[in-house]
Amino acid sequence: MSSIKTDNFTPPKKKNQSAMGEVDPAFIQAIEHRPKSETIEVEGIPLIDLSPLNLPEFNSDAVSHLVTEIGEACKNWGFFQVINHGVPLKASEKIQLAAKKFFHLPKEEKKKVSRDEINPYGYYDTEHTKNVRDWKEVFDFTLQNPMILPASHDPDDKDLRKLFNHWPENPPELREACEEYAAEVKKLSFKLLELIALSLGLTKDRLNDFFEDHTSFIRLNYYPPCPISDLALGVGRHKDAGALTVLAQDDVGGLQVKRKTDGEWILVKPTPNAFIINVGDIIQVWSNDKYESVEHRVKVNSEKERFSIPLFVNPAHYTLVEPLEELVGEQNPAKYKAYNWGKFFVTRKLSNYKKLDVENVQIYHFKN
Ligand SMILES: O=C(O)CCC(=O)C(=O)O
Ligand SMILES: [Fe+2]
Repeated sequence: MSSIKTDNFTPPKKKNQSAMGEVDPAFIQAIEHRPKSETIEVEGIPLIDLSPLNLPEFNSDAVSHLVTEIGEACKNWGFFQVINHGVPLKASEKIQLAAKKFFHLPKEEKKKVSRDEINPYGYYDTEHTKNVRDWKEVFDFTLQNPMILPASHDPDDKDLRKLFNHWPENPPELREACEEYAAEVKKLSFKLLELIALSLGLTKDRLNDFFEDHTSFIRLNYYPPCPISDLALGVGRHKDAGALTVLAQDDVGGLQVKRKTDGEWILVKPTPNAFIINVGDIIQVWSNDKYESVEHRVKVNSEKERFSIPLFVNPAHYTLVEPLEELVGEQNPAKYKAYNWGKFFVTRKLSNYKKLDVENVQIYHFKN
């Protein structure tokens, strides 16, 4: 299959090919971005035990060891997994079950809660990453409901818009499962932001103010079995634009991280009940490139469906993202100009939905 070129690819016409029907050539990755059939499986991504946070008495040695581990992982990998994180297993199981029920519904039913150009929250099956369609379906919901975002990507338009979640009628338990899970995983994300702040030599609460009116959202990802799993990706290579991502994955596996030392794609082996954490572009800018946001992608499976649930932890829309003043100086001048998170986010969201008249915004556009 790997000899098929992008430009002359003819979709195979086997019956019952996939839940997505006929294979659209829009799914085909350029040769250099196709997944290899074998991926390197190493115990690479650090596994960090958060239990020192749950001790009845504060143990400063244990916590400083944890802070060092987190700092090393952010610097060397941009990714790590956490266990003993405090998110109840019940909350994770409940949302996973409800998500599965939702995605197994007929398309017409799911489309009742479709996202649109104005409100990017709800169901969606045609997201493109770098102009290639992802082999996935998603359902997005915000933690703050309503969420306040700029009304448009136009820098001169100062209007704001209130966005509400689109909850489906089916399965009826989805909303509660999502809200309960969101409350738990949010607590974990704030603990992680504090540990990351400490690891950068900042005060524990240094980042908290940015998140008072946060624009975080949770995505339910569904990757159906894929008949062209050597040609397509569940999510094409990308970096997460927000501050931090807290991801739950099932036991199928497929997430690959680009190793910083040699650029190889490394599979993040599923660890039961662990969360995968990665630094996003905003932490890269805040830390003035000390912690880099790392590229990752999702390989799909020809037989098995896969589910994952990322929480994208994002600051308030009015946040001006720039290197933190404590982390710049004469020896280490700011590598980025300030940018407005709300405008950045809205531009990205819209460009995932339709082709825009502006280039897809990236943090390197703000490099000094
Ligand atoms: O499904 C996954 O493992 C990761 C998904 C992802 O990277 C994303 O949605 O940004
Ligand atoms: Fe991602």
